[in-house]
Amino acid sequence: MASGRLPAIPVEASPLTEKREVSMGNEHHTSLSVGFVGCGMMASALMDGIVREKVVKDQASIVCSDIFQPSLDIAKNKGYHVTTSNEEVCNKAKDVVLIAVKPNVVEDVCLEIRKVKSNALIISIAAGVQIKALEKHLPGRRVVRVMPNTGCLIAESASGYAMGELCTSEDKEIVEAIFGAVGTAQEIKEILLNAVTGLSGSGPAYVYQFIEALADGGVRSGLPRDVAMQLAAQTVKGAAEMVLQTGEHPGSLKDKVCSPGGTTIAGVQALENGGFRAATIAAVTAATRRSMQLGDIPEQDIRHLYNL
Ligand SMILES: NC(=O)C1=CN([C@@H]2O[C@H](COP(=O)(O)OP(=O)(O)OC[C@H]3O[C@@H](n4cnc5c(N)ncnc54)[C@H](OP(=O)(O)O)[C@@H]3O)[C@@H](O)[C@H]2O)C=CC1
Ligand SMILES: O=C(O)[C@@H]1CCC=N1
Repeated sequence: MASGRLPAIPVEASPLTEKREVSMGNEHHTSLSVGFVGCGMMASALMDGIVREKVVKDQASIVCSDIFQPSLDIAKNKGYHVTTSNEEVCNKAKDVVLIAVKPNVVEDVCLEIRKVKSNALIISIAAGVQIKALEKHLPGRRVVRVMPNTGCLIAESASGYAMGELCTSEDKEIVEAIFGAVGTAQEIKEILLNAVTGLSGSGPAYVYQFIEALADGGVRSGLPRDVAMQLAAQTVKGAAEMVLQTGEHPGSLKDKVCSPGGTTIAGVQALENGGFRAATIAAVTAATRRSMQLGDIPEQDIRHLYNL
């Protein structure tokens, strides 16, 4: 990149994009046949999410594969079709095959499933793995790269996606139907999906750490653990809703909590002394860089993007 700076976020990628109300009366989408290669943490959250949100008719519309039998047993008990064969997933899933294995396994999976003649859209949620790599290993196939988060289980995910070269407008509708139903979904330049990964893909973990630390602070100050945990989680939920619903800058919302000479500003000062904001920025940056490394972006290019 000539400027040596990260590209600006495209206008269509407003961070305040509302969760889309996807019309599930749409016959096409309610009858989607979807397959998952890899049935771990993220796949099971997505599968349960799209069934709950009626993106597919029912569990029987989903087939999934894994090499880890306990994951398949859990999926089978929920009513999903399960198999140990990734090829079978591609034979059965007529509309979408979602690759949900770890990034270092994606290439092997692609080489396996490319043997199957199919017209299904391929969606990869693997961190870092670039569209050009997917297209190279799956020649002639329509591929999409998406970065969701575990919030899809409760229809509160935040996803970014980038469409591959051969995708059609109908493919985009399918991506929006799936990921828009389980949260927000916005198209974004592919290079920025690494930043999406560092922020919202990995972000739930940072927020859980913060909630745990808030609760620890409450316990240190005498609250019972269960009370402290409920107060901490509800406080984070309420503050997030305030940002989303008012559109007000978080700094301004923070100012409204701080009475002059009061309790909050004393706490804010303690957080500043602990490097809270710098540590949070560093967390997102570290995870973004890691996503780039997983996608084989050369270290010198990463350093260039960060102007280092
Ligand atoms: N967890 C998250 O919050 C998010 C994850 N992602 C992405 O989703 C992908 C999956 O992550 P996650 O669900 O956490 O990982 P998991 O390890 O929970 O799930 C991956 C599953 O795939 C199995 N697997 C390994 N090799 C194969 C294979 N050849 N064929 C079929 N299945 C195989 C794994 O088995 P085994 O464990 O035995 O190897 C495992 O059960 C990753 O690429 C990650 O970057 C994206 C957004 C958020
Ligand atoms: O930790 C990871 O690599 C994955 C990608 C985003 C969230 N979890």
